[in-house]
Amino acid sequence: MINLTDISVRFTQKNSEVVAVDQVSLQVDKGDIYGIVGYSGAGKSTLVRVINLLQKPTTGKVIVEGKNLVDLSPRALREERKKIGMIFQHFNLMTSRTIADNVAFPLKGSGLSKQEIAAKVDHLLSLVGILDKKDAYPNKLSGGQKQRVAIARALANDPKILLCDEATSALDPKTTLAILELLQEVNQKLGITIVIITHEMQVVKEICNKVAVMETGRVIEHGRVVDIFDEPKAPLTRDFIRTATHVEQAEKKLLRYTDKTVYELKFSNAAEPIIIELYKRFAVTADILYGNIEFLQDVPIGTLLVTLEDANGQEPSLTEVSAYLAEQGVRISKVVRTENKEVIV
Ligand SMILES: Nc1ncnc2c1ncn2[C@@H]1O[C@H](COP(=O)(O)OP(=O)(O)OP(=O)(O)O)[C@@H](O)[C@H]1O
Repeated sequence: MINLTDISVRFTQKNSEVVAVDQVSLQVDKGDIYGIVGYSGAGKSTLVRVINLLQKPTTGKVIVEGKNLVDLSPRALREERKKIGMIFQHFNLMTSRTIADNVAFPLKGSGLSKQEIAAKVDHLLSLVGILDKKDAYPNKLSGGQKQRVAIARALANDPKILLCDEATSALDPKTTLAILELLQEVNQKLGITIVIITHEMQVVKEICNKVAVMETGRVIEHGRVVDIFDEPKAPLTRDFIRTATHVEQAEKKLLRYTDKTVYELKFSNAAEPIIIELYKRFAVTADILYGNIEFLQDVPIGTLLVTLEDANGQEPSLTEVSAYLAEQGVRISKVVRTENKEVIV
């Protein structure tokens, strides 16, 4: 559906050049909710703006539904852009117009009659759950309500793709969840493909099925959210995930309260009751200090923080234990008293 190939965006300033996006290739399939996550300055906004050519890439192809947008005439590009809606962090509503007029705005010149436009606006406002505010002005609305209006406006031209540029960053956690739920509904009920850029892995965890992690203009890791959460490869991805799953805070606190070695066990769909098996097979007792299970697209991804003891109350030898755990699809790593973790092989 969206194929970005070798996209680079360079900004030339007086004496320097900024490479905002550096040779990124990305494929978004129809029906995806694709998250692009990265810290500030990673190049996310620039990349997402390339998808509708708000930002022209310095090099690379932007293929949307088979057409390379870079090659289109301005008129043809205008037509293609109608298939791509966009919402922003600060909503970008017109303050001097009512909610209904904001949503009707993209329908100007659509060929629809006044009555048809009014009916469509009502339908869209009811879809996003805010029809009762149609005659209000934006300054009377909360952040969440404004984002609902922005979503209705972005859907006015019946787009096939919705781009979300930090759409929940200005909202509190509860409102964020409500807006993410609405986006999921838009994806499922209307079949709209969604690309979300965010600096919060929490957002990705809630609704995305795929994710790309960006750092200094590059995509350093991408794939299915379940796979990336289960086995992140890049240190930055691990950082993002540990923050999103609260494991990091738990580790920091636990290490203050125990002198023993703390191990992290990570698993998805572990088949056997591993704690009991560790005892039965190796006489190793696992004391569970913390446990967490996340459901990602209905797949459970679990993390346990444990201390381990052998029959003599000593640190057990881990050779056989880790081999057995690996057979069960459980990865064990030692939580060391630095920022990083040491992986036991
Ligand atoms: N129009 C521009 N001119 C010059 N440099 C730019 C321009 N737009 C972005 N940049 C630079 O490109 C880099 C990537 O910026 P971008 O806004 O895409 O990152 P981001 O990941 O979206 O971060 P944020 O969430 O803070 O917006 C930054 O170093 C930024 O300063």
